[in-house]
Amino acid sequence: MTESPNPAVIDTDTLTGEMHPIRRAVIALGSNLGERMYSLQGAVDALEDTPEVWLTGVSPVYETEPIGAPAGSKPFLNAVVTLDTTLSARTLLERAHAVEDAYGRERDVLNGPRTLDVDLIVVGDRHADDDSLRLPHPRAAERAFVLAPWNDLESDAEIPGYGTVAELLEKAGLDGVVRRDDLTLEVS
Ligand SMILES: Nc1ncnc2c1ncn2[C@@H]1O[C@H](COP(=O)(O)OP(=O)(O)OP(=O)(O)O)[C@@H](O)[C@H]1O
Ligand SMILES: Nc1nc2c(c(=O)[nH]1)N=C(CO)CN2
Repeated sequence: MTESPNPAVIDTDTLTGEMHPIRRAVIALGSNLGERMYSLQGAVDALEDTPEVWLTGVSPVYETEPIGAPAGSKPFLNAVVTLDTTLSARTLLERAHAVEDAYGRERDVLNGPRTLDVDLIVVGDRHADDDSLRLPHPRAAERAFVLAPWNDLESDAEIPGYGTVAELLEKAGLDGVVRRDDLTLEVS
């Protein structure tokens, strides 16, 4: 899924006349502090309201044991969103950070409890390798809390250089990851 469905497809910005390719992107959401569903739903709504972003899928919600987090951290709720966008990966990252900030995200402790985490997993076939932007997300391929919800949306999707979501999930296993069918993220 990481390639544009049709690389020739372009979107024309009618105001400026500029043309940008449409790319498919995958974003992972997480929360383990405060009203977790409120924050996840807020992120979905904010992404849906973002110009030049068109949501194509919102996964089921998973409750997951914290990985690599400080002792005593509470369980996360995690979900994945797929979208088409004409935004650049950097603009999408800025938007992700703005949405985190709007939901009170603090960044004081490494992997510390967070009201909202919005991570870019893949953006088309864009490859990036600096501290401020790494694509594909370098830890996604081993994270069941990303792979399980993504697999529900598109099991044949691929993380370039790592493998298909289904294969990677098989390797990662489902320990500590439970689907919460009583919780649903709404898309309008
Ligand atoms: N693909 C990406 N998605 C989100 N942030 C990224 C990405 N690549 C690099 N970053 C950078 O990582 C920094 C830390 O982001 P953040 O605090 O969300 O990390 P984290 O979610 O705690 O940890 P992890 O990156 O392991 O998921 C940010 O400054 C951001 O610019
Ligand atoms: N279960 C779970 N563990 C995590 C998560 C997360 O979203 N879910 N995010 C992290 C840093 O992004 C670190 N550990």
